[in-house]
Order: sequence, then structure tokens, then C-alpha cells
Amino acid sequence: MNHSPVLSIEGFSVDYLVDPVVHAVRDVNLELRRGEVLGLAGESGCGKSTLAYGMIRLLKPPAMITSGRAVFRSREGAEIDWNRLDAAELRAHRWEKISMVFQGAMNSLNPVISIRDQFEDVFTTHRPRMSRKQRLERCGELLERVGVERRRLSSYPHELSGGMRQRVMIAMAMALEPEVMIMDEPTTALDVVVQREILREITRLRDELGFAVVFITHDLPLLLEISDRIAVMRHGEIVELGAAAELYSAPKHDYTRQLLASFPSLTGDRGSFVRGAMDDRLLALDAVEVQA
Ligand SMILES: Nc1ncnc2c1ncn2[C@@H]1O[C@H](COP(=O)(O)OP(=O)(O)OP(=O)(O)O)[C@@H](O)[C@H]1O
Repeated sequence: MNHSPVLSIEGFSVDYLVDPVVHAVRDVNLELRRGEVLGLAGESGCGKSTLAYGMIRLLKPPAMITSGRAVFRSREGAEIDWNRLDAAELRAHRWEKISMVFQGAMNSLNPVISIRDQFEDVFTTHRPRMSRKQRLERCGELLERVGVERRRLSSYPHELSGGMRQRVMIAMAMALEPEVMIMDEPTTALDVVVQREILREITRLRDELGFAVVFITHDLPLLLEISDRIAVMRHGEIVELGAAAELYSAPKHDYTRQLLASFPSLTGDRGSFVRGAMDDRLLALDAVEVQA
């Protein structure tokens, strides 16, 4: 993995201007490295979503960014200060450079428009020079990438299962080959088996295409499994940031310890899937150390 940052969050603070004011994100500094899966962990209300929406300027009043900036560095070396973009530039860069999949995104598909037409929309807006044939080919290819048959392009959302619709949303988020994908609880609404399949798909695609992911969930065991690094948030601040395996085996902050302890599957006697996966990771780390 290339360790250069693709997105740098610097001194970022967001308030909700209600009475009393909520300081939802407080002076956060965070670097997302090219190609990594960065997990954002922390209990409900700690500010994960506000930070994620804030960094791409998707917040609406009463939210206000009170300090800081989010700088995106493209593959070509261009620097984009997200806070300085006007509305048209923001629209152009979202999806192109940074795309998003949110919890329940599958319900944002328009029920009366076929998957093909919704998909094509992304390309007609952002790739106006593509021919219809090219668009169709690309839409089919993207669907297959996320494990949905090409023939589903002619389906309407209600004809697909929730898992399939969420896969369609992930395919759409990948359509313009963004360098960063922000995923806020993208699989929470799905049953555990489908959730696992989709997560496996996301990490496989990340390996193949090299985009970086900010993955948000309150499900710490899941985060430990799929993340390279994890940032733990509490009361709007990042209290600990480290490699997933290290955070699991040697948490530094008391709150991280408490958070780990609150998941019986991580601490209980019964072996769990996550613990197995983490043990493999730790063994891999040991192997690297032995080689070094
Ligand atoms: N529109 C709003 N107006 C006022 N306060 C808000 C608003 N949206 C969020 N907040 C507050 O901001 C803080 C951070 O919320 P946020 O949704 O970012 O947390 P979160 O960690 O993503 O939680 P969850 O996991 O439940 O989504 C919370 O105290 C929340 O109550």
C-alpha cells in the first residue's frame, strides 16, 4: 500500500447551532492513506457521521463547520481544498473523486425508474461524451463487479432484494472510479450473511481498484475485521488511531479498552469469527517482524 495521504483532515470542527450548541466534531486531524480501509469507531452520537458528511461538505444547517479543512490529493498530484469549492465544483468532484454509500442508500433508488436508467444517469451527467453503447457496457460491467447479474439492469428496484439494491448503490458509487469511498453503516440494514458477502466484496474491490475507504460503523468487531487502521472517536474527538491489529491487542486509550470490552465476541471465552481473523492478522504481523 502506498502510504501517501489521499485525504487530509486538518483541525476540523463542526457545531450544530441549536440551543445549547452541540460541538459534534472537535479539532479532528486525520489522514486517509491511498488504498487503505480506515474504520471510524465510537458509540452512537460521538460524531462519526458528522465528521464524514462534514469532510465532503454534505452537512446542512444547523450544522456549521467552524474550523479546519479537508484536502484531497488526486492521483495526478492535484490538491483540492474541499472547503473552497463552490456548489458546481462540489457536485462535479463528489462521485468523481470521493463517493459515498450510506445506510439505507438502497432505499434512495427511484422506484419507478429502471436500474439501467438510474445508472446511466451518472454517466450522462459526468461522462457526457460516452456513447449509449459504452454506457450500457460499463453499467453491466459494474453490476457484475459487485456480484449482480447484468440482466438486472432492466429491473426496477422493487424487483431486487435489499442486498442487491445495496450492491447496486455500491456499484454506482464506484462508477466514476473515485479515489475515496465513504461508507456510513452501508450494510447495517442487511442480514448478517449478506452483510458479510458485501463486505468481502468491498475489500476485494479495494484490492483490485485501489480506492481508499472511510468505513463507519458502531460494530467494532466488524471494523476490526475489515480495517487497516481504526480511529476511535469519543465526544467529537479522535482519542486513538492505530493499526487494527494493534488497537485490538494493545489498546492505548482507556476508552478503546472499554469499547473493546463492550463486545462480548471480542473478549468472551467462546472463539468467534472475528477473533480468529484477528489472530491471523497478529500472526501475520509477527511474521513480518520476524522477517525484519
Ligand atoms: N441536526 C442536528 N441538530 C442538532 N444536533 C445534532 C444534529 N445531528 C446530529 N446532532 C448531534 O451531533 C452529535 C454527533 O452526531 P452524529 O450523528 O455525527 O454521531 P454518530 O457517531 O454518527 O452517531 P450514530 O452512530 O448514532 O449515527 C450528537 O450529539 C447528535 O445528537
